[in-house]
Amino acid sequence: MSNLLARLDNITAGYNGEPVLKGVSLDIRENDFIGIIGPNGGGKTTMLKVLLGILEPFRGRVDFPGGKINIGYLPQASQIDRSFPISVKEVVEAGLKPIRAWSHHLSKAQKESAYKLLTEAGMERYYKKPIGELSGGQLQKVLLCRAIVSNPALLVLDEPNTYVDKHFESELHQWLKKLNKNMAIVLVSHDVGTIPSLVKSIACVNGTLHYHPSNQLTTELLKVYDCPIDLISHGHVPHRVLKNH
Ligand SMILES: Nc1ncnc2c1ncn2[C@@H]1O[C@H](COP(=O)(O)OP(=O)(O)OP(=O)(O)O)[C@@H](O)[C@H]1O
Repeated sequence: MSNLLARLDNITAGYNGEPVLKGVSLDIRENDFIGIIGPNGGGKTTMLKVLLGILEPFRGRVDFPGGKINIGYLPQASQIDRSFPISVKEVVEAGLKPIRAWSHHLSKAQKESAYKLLTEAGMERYYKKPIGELSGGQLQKVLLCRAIVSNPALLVLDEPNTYVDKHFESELHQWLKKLNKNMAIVLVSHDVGTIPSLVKSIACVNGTLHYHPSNQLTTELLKVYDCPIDLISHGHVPHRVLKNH
């Protein structure tokens, strides 16, 4: 079994003293590709915040058995203020700076690596543009570049498909599969239709967490895990319907 990178151990967490997650445990190993599904408000983003150290849990621990690791994070698109006066270059380079150290000086090689990555993403012509001039999908590409520019051991993605059209979606999925050769990935997605073809295992978060060590999703399985998502199959592609949505 590959090395354990991070462990959520019996986490209870929430806001203003009210728990959203109760007794959540999850192991993340090298080369894992874990899809996180679950209903709106089930606590998926809250779990990511605990993993990233942004939110202190009420109970439980986050462990990094091999020592602290570098984690790349793509936040939900709705959390991004697109009117913030910052350029594409600055966003991607921020992925190479320590947290809250905006004035940190980057080497020439680091700046070149940021530019190279933007070029690979086909975004180099926007290098000096403010992020407010990008389309939603273009911004997602730039934010993904920011998340991976430091070559993290773990990449955490919160709904990366938001604003992304079908063409870029398949490009994004190829990109993620390639990245997964070198880094573990945890991906939150509502897109139950495409998630099985992308990930290696699935966890359903709905206050508690149910881990399924395979990428196969069936309605029966979701019922067993008390995950209030119905799957409707259209040919080979299942679609999802959220209960109480
Ligand atoms: N900063 C906050 N302060 C108070 N409550 C919050 C805060 N952030 C989230 N919540 C609440 O915590 C619950 C879980 O939210 P969370 O964003 O983790 O769910 P989610 O599973 O990621 O949902 P979605 O699928 O809609 O993105 C929700 O009821 C939400 O209203």
